[in-house]
Amino acid sequence: MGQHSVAEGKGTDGVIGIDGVPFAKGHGAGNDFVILPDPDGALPLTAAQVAALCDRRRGIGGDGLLRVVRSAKHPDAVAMAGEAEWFMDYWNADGTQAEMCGNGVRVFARYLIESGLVGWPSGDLRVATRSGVVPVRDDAAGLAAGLAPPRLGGPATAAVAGRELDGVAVDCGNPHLVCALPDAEDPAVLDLTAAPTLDPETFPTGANVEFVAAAEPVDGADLSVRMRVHERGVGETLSCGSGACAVAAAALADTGRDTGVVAVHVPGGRLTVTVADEACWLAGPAVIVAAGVVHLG
Ligand SMILES: N[C@@H](CCC[C@H](N)C(=O)O)C(=O)O
Repeated sequence: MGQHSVAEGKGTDGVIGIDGVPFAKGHGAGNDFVILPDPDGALPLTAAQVAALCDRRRGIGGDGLLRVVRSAKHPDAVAMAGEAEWFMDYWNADGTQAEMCGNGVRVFARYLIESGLVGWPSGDLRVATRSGVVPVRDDAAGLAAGLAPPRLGGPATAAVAGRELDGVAVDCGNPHLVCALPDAEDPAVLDLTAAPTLDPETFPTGANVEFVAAAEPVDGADLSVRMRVHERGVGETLSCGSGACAVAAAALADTGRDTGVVAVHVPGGRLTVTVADEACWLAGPAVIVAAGVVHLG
């Protein structure tokens, strides 16, 4: 299946048919996910089912869905997973798939541990994703995932609520546009009810858009910023892990640095991003809050 594609079988008639399937629910700094354990990859999951499960009124509700599949049992993972026994099959709330979800990986790892599917290995726990294998470890700042270092691209703009904002494209496995707000502008006042309009040539599959302003200094961090995000395939979310990594890399670059520690304040809490040469470590809360059985007939 291609990245960020609508899965085949998207229903138009409301026929969802997912019943008797166990689920859990978790979040990472307010970025929330429906978790579907499917070790053998036996669930013929469709985009319509994902959208129904993520529906906040008629379903369980979530910004996205994490299907927990053995790497050996998923065609997107079998050839690339290496030592990673488990594959995070990530879906956005609208039923599209994405390459990476930083908070998702952290919540996925929490689920693997709490459900007993794995014990903490002596080194890092490795999770396969569509954007490669991600190490996860317990860190002083929370559960930390080592994403690939963000790659800064060129300038681009976003049209938001009648304004055009300048930004920089950043690749974190998935596409981002980081827009630094003009001096002293509070991200809280932005109207993010409609999706930002982007240049389709720069972002042929869309992008997650972050809006950033400076924040009060935080002990132990080189920089401290506030961010709001409009996620591709979701809408505004309380937090976006890969977005925080994109923002951290762009903020460090603005001060002439390639590496450093950035505290990223999001509406759902705080994430700590450590950009190093070999990885971008994203740390913060990751919790499982519920478990049950799906009855969506
Ligand atoms: N919330 C995520 C990002 C999820 C994927 C994104 N919406 C996309 O389509 O790329 C994160 O924590 O990184």
